[in-house]
Amino acid sequence: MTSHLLQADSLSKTYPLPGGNSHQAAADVSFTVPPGGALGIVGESGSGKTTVARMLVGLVRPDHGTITVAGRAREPRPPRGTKARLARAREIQMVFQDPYVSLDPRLTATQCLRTALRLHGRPDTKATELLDRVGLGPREADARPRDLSGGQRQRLAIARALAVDPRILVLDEAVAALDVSIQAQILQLLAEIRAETGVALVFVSHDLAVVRHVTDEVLVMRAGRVVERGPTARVLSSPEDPYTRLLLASVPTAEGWDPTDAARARASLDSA
Ligand SMILES: Nc1ncnc2c1ncn2[C@@H]1O[C@H](COP(=O)(O)OP(=O)(O)OP(=O)(O)O)[C@@H](O)[C@H]1O
Repeated sequence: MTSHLLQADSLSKTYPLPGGNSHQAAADVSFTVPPGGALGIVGESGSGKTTVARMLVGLVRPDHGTITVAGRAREPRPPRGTKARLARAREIQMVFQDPYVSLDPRLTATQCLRTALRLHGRPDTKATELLDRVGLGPREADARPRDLSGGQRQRLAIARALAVDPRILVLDEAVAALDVSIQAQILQLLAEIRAETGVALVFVSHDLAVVRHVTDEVLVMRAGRVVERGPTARVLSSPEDPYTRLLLASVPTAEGWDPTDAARARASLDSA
């Protein structure tokens, strides 16, 4: 018996590049998430976070490695039958940085949720409950994505993902495009949803402040590899890897920030 809900084992992905070259975006990435747990995946732009997130949901096919949900291996490709596809969708749902990617521009918020609910055989009357759950009111219920603010659109994208009643939500830079005050509201919302529904979160972000608030464990990636992992509070307060220390030093704090220092530290790490 396994106590893990999600298990990623040795995920690797190399992209072909023009001219016969290639780029290894993820190398031997392994981690586990317990039921209802929250894992952060952090690293700078290009470290491979999005590639890992996309492998989890099946948008990128790993070259090697396996993904297991509740003890069942996930096939790299979506299965053929509708029933099996829907069951797979209920394992993992993804929320993207730009909700325009996942929201149908023609549907109002209510129509969008009803469509997802019906597809998964759930009563479409749950749409109102879901809108309420993510803090959207009657005005937003009848609005289309273009008529919503960025924060409201992200709330709708979260409700759309929850309509499927997934075991795991993968959020890829889901608050990166939002103002800081709106970010805080969405992070609070996600913490509440996790506590209420027991959905597990995989939170991909370049922003250490963001993962500090919503995750229990964190994984630090650099150039496709995991360089550090552990409880979020420990990793952020006493980082062991020089790269994690650099990431933390690069974040402006209340005490101030010296860009020259941060740039120097980065240069010395890159040449190490
Ligand atoms: N389809 C692709 N073809 C070729 N190279 C790719 C492809 N997708 C990503 N890469 C490269 O793989 C590396 C990792 O990209 P990835 O998007 O996973 O990183 P990331 O940490 O999520 O960065 P960002 O936050 O900028 O998206 C980068 O160097 C990127 O240029």
